[in-house]
Amino acid sequence: MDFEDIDTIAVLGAGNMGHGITEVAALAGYDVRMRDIKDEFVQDGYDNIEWSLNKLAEKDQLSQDEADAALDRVTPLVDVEEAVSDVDVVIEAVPEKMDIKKDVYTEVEEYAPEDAIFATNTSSLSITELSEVTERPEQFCGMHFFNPPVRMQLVEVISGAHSSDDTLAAIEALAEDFEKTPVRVRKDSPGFIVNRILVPLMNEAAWLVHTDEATVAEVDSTTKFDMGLPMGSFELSDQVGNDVGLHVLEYMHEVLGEPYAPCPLLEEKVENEELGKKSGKGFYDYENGGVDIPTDAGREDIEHRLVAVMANEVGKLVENDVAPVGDIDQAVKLGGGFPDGPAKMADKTGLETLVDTLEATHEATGAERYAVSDGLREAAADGGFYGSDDEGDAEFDNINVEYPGDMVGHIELDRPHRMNTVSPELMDDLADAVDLLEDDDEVRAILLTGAGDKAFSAGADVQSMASNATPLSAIELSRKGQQTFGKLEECSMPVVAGIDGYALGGGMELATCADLRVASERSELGQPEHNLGLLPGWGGTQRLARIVGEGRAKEIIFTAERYDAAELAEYGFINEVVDNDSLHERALELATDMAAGPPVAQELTKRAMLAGRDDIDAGLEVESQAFGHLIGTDDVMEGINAFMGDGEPNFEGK
Ligand SMILES: C/C=C/C(=O)SCCNC(=O)CCNC(=O)[C@H](O)C(C)(C)COP(=O)(O)OP(=O)(O)OC[C@H]1O[C@@H](n2cnc3c(N)ncnc32)[C@H](O)[C@@H]1OP(=O)(O)O
Repeated sequence: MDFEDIDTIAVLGAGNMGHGITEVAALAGYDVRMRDIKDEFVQDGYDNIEWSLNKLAEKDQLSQDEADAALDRVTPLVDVEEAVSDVDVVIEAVPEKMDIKKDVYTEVEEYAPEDAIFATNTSSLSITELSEVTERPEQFCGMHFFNPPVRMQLVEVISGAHSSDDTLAAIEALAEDFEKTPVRVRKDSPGFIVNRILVPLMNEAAWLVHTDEATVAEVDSTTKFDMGLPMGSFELSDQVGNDVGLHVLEYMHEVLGEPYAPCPLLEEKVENEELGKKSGKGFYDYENGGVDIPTDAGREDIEHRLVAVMANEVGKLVENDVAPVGDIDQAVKLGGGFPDGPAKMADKTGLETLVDTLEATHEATGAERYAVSDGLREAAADGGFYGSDDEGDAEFDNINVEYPGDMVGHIELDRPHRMNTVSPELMDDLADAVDLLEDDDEVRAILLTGAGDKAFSAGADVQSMASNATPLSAIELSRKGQQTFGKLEECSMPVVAGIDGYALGGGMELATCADLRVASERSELGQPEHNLGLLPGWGGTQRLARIVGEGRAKEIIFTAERYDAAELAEYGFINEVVDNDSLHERALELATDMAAGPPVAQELTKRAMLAGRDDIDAGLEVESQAFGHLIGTDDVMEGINAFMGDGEPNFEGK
């Protein structure tokens, strides 16, 4: 079965994952048969899909007509034969029990067309073992969605021992058509990629507490506020369900051996039915205060231990050819919401430090889980999972710098999983990128956009901002933002901001420093800092008023409202509003137009306008000096000649 031939899909199971996958497939335009064993289960799943589609419509993420059409494509069924008899792909999402899944495949095999592909949504079970129940093991693979499928971008596409390349390619293409990001897991290895990193992380957190080396508060403060992960390790464990984590760990222990021995603390939690959020109590008591993580209890030794354990797993995945480093990082960023992948985090800490940490702990405890993997040792010898940094090419972790042609340097904020929020590290990258583009003679305009279609930027990363915040560090952070964004405002060439989605708080302050702003219709902008008890601290109290006037700036800041792009176009903040699909094309076109302009005149115009902000006489003086300077340049001759000859000028900046 080729991807092009896939029209109809059966999803088996209407629970959380099943109905979520059904919704995703229906939204992508497929006819979906959703099947469960009882009418009430299928009806519940169907009701949940209807609720979710209506919510998306309410939030303007699709029209009501599109929501209704997607629901119309879903057929709820109980009869297996009816569900699978003429479908192209069967995605099975029944409970995570080998026996149940095997029974389902035995039944489905009887009725499904011979060329249909079977894809199992499992987070831990062996794809190979399941595929062998069927008569089509080569047409069988894993397709692991994350919860909730509608919101989570990642799909792990897992090769069983018998999966054919064609099957894997078709399921990857299908995942892309679902507007998801597939990551190939080349081998059927317990936990695949994301759980192979997250579950040992949660286990190690438990060991740290079990052996009295740290408290829950210290571990979670380190994880959330020092490492910048979306949740503390114990918070995550409670969220996933301590029983679910333990179950995966037991399977890893059984297949992969001693290093994955579950920590007794986790076992105790499960024995006491303290399963986490779902049971009201886990490592935190959800009926009595819930998660409460101090921002300042983190410790470097805990961070080293946790990063070392994850790096060791990365080493094992690489050495066993389960996935390459880049894919591991991408999967964990998308599936776990990590700001950086585990390999990148490990490189940042330094692999030598991590190897030392593991060796010292191994020696002190004798525990197998600290034995350094060959993959980690090799990467350490190479200077990092991504090699050593000495090769000279500029590489950024939080942004992309591209050259789309015609003398435009494109900076893309690249933290789409976190709404392109601005962290101090992103600011460092941004400052370096502006310097890089300023030094490049081939670049004459900068285009600034955000990755994905949700946000240009949702502002400061509130989570990392809260970490260890003191008045002095907050002052520093504010200055850093003012100065970094100021680099764009002051840089010698025109800057165009292409805004698609949210531009809030620091995101709007960043856009304020561009020279031109073009936004898609769906964009929403605002300065919500007053809602957080803050003020716009990255230049917002000063720069916004220069563009929209003090009255409007006060309105935007004091109301803390979100404004749509058209309204801010009326305020003079947005230069042009375009339809959603044209944003990137139009923003690049504008940047390209700017890049074709006269560079010296553009630079001096920016300088004169900046100089005149506080002192009109100073501005006028810069203007007249600039005018005098320009009159003798080749570009002026070129401009005048082109005007006289009715041609287009070719400015060279001379
Ligand atoms: C000096 C500068 C100061 C500042 O800039 S202060 C910050 C100003 N910005 C804000 O206050 C915006 C806060 N965010 C929001 O209001 C909403 O979000 C949005 C309107 C942007 C989007 O809403 P929705 O579509 O319902 O998505 P979602 O579930 O709220 O967000 C998706 C994920 O993105 C994370 N996120 C969004 N904004 C921030 C942020 N500013 N800092 C850190 N994380 C953020 C969320 O938490 C969540 O994450 P998960 O999926 O893990 O739950």
